[in-house]
Amino acid sequence: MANAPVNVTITGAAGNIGYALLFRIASGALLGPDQRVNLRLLEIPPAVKAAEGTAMELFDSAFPTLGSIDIFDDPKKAFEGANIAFLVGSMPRKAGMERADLLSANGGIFGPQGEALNAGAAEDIKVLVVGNPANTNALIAASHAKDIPASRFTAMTRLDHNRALAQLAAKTGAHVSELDKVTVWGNHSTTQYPDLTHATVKGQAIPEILADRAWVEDDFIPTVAKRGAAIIEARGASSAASAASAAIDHVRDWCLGVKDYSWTSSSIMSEGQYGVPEGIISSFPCTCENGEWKVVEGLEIDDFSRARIDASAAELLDEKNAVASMGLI
Ligand SMILES: NC(=O)C1=CN([C@@H]2O[C@H](COP(=O)(O)OP(=O)(O)OC[C@H]3O[C@@H](n4cnc5c(N)ncnc54)[C@H](O)[C@@H]3O)[C@@H](O)[C@H]2O)C=CC1
Ligand SMILES: O=C([O-])CC(=O)C(=O)O
Repeated sequence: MANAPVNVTITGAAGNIGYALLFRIASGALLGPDQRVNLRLLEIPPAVKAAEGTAMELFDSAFPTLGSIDIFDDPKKAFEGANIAFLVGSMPRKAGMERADLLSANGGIFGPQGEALNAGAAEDIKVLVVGNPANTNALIAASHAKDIPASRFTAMTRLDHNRALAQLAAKTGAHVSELDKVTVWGNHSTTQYPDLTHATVKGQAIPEILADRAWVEDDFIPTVAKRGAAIIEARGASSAASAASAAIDHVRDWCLGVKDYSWTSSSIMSEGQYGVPEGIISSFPCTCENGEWKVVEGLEIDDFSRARIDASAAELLDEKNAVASMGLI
């Protein structure tokens, strides 16, 4: 293999998403069959033993694309030399937990991880935050990494994007590969706005589907936005394999470029595009070239979309103000 190995750090490596994610990264699904990866697993001390078990299985898989596997309980060491970081480990909301408690617990995780990235990551570091509340956790991490451009901190709305594609495919009978120009705007939460306004099926616009407002507003949008809860209800555990798959899609497009579709959805630092306030990490329609996300410009935003985009941006601003008032950013 001609290229130097790429160092990939995964936090929460012993968790459910970690278990699905690590094997796909190691097998070449992230960067292709000609790129070796070194895995750097970060866990909290009580979960290090479980991470060691996963590492034994990775070792036993004898992947041609896997270089080394190292396990850490110290973020400073785990992020040393990292080219790519998947921040999966977090404190998800538990029954009875107030939002302020959730944000504060995650501030204690993502602030120090941002500092550790700042201290030791490679110059080309790319960070994807998966752990919820993903957008605001990404904002916290970015604000603690003053020397890393904010554009290197992203949050995952690719699972929402994929869920939207799957719903549209089911509705139209087309294959997901025949769909294009679907967007998820806003927060990875129930305020997200999966937007079909510009969508195409086999290259054609879908006016008859958009005219079916009952389906779009009462079926499609809530089904996509509440899919996480539906999976938890059905499985008794949150989406793990689909989340891992979406994380691979996000970072692969970031590293190798958006190629097979016009755009995808990625949560990136807003610079005020489409009236989304600057300084929040919000989902946009994005292309990616040479390792830089770029918001697709010039899309028409109708009144319905405007209201939905504004509502999700308002929620992100509320979250930002909450963590700012706690001194977390
Ligand atoms: N953005 C998205 O689309 C999605 C996000 N999620 C979120 O991803 C997160 C992880 O989900 P699962 O893997 O199912 O959870 P999990 O509970 O199975 O695993 C989380 C792991 O993170 C570890 N961890 C906790 N604090 C840590 C820290 N400070 N440093 C390193 N590791 C730490 C835990 O020990 C545990 O092994 C959750 O917050 C979940 O809500 C899940 C699905 C989709
Ligand atoms: O809802 C959850 O807790 C997990 C999640 O983020 C998703 O599946 O979208």
